[in-house]
Amino acid sequence: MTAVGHGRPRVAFQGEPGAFSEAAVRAYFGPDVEPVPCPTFADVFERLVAGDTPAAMVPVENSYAGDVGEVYDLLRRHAVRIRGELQLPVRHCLLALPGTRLGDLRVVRSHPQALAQCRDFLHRHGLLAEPTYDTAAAARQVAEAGRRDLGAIASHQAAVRYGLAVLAEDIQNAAGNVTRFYHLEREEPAGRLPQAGASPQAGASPPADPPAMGASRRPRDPQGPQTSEGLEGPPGWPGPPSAAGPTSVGTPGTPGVPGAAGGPGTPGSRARPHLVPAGVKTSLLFVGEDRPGALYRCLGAFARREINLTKLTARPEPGGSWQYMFFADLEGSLEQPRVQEAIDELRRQATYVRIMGSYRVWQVHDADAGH
Ligand SMILES: O=C(O)C(=O)C[C@]1(C(=O)O)C=C[C@@H](O)C=C1
Repeated sequence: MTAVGHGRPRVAFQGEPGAFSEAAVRAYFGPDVEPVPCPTFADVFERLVAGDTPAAMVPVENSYAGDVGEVYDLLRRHAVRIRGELQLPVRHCLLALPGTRLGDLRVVRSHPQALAQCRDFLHRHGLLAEPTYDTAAAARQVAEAGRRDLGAIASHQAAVRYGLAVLAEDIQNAAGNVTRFYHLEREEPAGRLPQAGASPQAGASPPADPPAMGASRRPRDPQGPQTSEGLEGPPGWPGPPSAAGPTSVGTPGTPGVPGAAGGPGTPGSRARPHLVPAGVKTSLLFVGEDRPGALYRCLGAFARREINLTKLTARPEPGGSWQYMFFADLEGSLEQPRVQEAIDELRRQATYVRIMGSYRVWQVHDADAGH
């Protein structure tokens, strides 16, 4: 594994160069990392867990289209930790071969999330949506196919990269279209982390494969408080930005470093977007008992302590049992006693609890960043 050392640290993302996920990597980590394109989310997680890349950046939720369900399923199945969150404004463009008019188009390809985010535009213009695994791949396919009836929804950067014309800009349904990305790292095996005491949580490894839901049991991975180390990323890592502002841990970054969205030296590259801190969150997943009021009692642990939940979502257990695993994000850190107490209480109510990490949240305040 090359976390930091020879060469630039590698960060896995799903998609091809020019994807929004790549823009997220560059916005968050700055220019001193190597974004590693992966065809599927499963590949991203496998590379991360295998130690092939020390970090990954994955989208989890869009403010309009909602959850990226597959990522939640992969989070639940892999021994990874959330080390940070980036909220990236996503601005979609309609791309086509130069010389094409909007009226020439019949079919538009893009990532399913992007198609969902631009649903109204597609409907208004009678365009047929065709899902592709990535926005940048859709742009590349349009360039390669040479068809005038085919368009793509992708970023401005993808248009530049593949020599396409921008027929329409900002075609997403909602003006404030933001996607949340998680910075992930591998959950280190117990022996490789600081010992319990200062950081009881650090020694606990989550099960790579959570137990089947609904069974009567206690969590297999109780975890204690997390150190501030857990909020900042590993020493020597050139990102994410520190609490002080849009700089990097270890190697202070500089606002305005070229290459935020297009890569250093590529046409259309822009200054690294300005990141502003937006608090600290803790993410966890849990399974409640299968009886009336179980979820109410689980959430009561947070309500009684005035802890704000910023996200609650459920994923079904595969197999049709209609049991659910809940993913919750809350404001605050495991270092705070009331958060600790709430989680202790949750452990008494739930049949399974896994802490995914306490981490800083960053927002991009440069409107160009996701464009
Ligand atoms: O296709 C891309 O460009 C991606 O990076 C994927 C993805 C996603 O999965 O949500 C990322 C951000 C946007 O919300 C649209 C698509």
